[in-house]
Amino acid sequence: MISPGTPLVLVGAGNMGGAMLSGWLDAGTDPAAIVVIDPKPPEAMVERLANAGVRCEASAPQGVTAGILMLAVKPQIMDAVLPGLKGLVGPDTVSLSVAAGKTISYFEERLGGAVVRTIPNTPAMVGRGITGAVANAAVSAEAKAEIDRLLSVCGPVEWVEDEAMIDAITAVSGSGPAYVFYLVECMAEAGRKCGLPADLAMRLARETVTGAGELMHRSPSEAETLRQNVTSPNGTTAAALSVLMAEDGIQPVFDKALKAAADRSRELAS
Ligand SMILES: NC(=O)C1=CN([C@@H]2O[C@H](COP(=O)(O)OP(=O)(O)OC[C@H]3O[C@@H](n4cnc5c(N)ncnc54)[C@H](OP(=O)(O)O)[C@@H]3O)[C@@H](O)[C@H]2O)C=CC1
Ligand SMILES: O=C(O)[C@@H]1CCC=N1
Repeated sequence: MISPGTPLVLVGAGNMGGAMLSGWLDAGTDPAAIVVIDPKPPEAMVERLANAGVRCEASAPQGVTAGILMLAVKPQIMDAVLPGLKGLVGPDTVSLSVAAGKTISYFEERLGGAVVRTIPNTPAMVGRGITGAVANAAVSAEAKAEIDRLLSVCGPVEWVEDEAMIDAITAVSGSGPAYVFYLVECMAEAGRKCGLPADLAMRLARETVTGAGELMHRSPSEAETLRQNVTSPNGTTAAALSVLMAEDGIQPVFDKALKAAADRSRELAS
């Protein structure tokens, strides 16, 4: 489905599109089967594309029919960008959106045909992302399998039948890395308030979160068991968790935060 004749055309090589593109190039995807459209990609991406020999254009080139047309610009500019891309769409093109909020019917109306709506996350850049995905009926089994292979380079893919779930998936895993990075910031700041130098507190917080993540990645145990393994009866962890797991602890904050993200995803639809 993607080849130098019918390339994967990536529209928007910023944080998310660039992360996935890096994952694909690292995994050995043929650079001749990729075309990037971005009027001003980030500097590091310009260098990456040049080194890999990937064609990069400021706007849609003439005479190219995309095998996959990947839409990775901000949802707020999608209305302005899509009309300029119609020339890239042929009868077998699959539109592959990573944009928060924008629905399958939105793309069907503007580009027609086969549409896959996804929500990836930035750890895709190191092959450790996770993507939620839903396809419309016009996507053939063969095209879906090829897109699954492509997305899987960046980490596991969770296909859903119910498009409405994508808003909640956005709230959990699409935005989720930001919550984890913020957790590191909060732990470092709390460590500083306990008397540590700021740089040492940050190193401790950062290594703790990445180490705990790696342990969870490699271990078959549930998160709950891994948590219990740290928690000695009447010890220091129990003291901290009595605050974090209290009725007014972290759970109600997460309930509220993720609802705000899912609501915002629904708002971005229009
Ligand atoms: N960041 C994330 O963690 C995630 C993002 N997403 C989705 O990915 C999409 C992109 O987000 P993100 O990567 O964060 O945003 P970025 O702003 O980092 O990337 C978008 C890129 O598109 C470029 N661009 C602007 N106008 C055009 C145009 N007309 N044609 C082609 N490219 C253009 C931007 O350039 P310039 O900067 O000059 O405007 C930028 O390089 C969004 O729809 C978002 O909802 C989904 C999941 C996770
Ligand atoms: O913040 C956003 O809207 C995008 C979608 C998920 C992560 N970043």
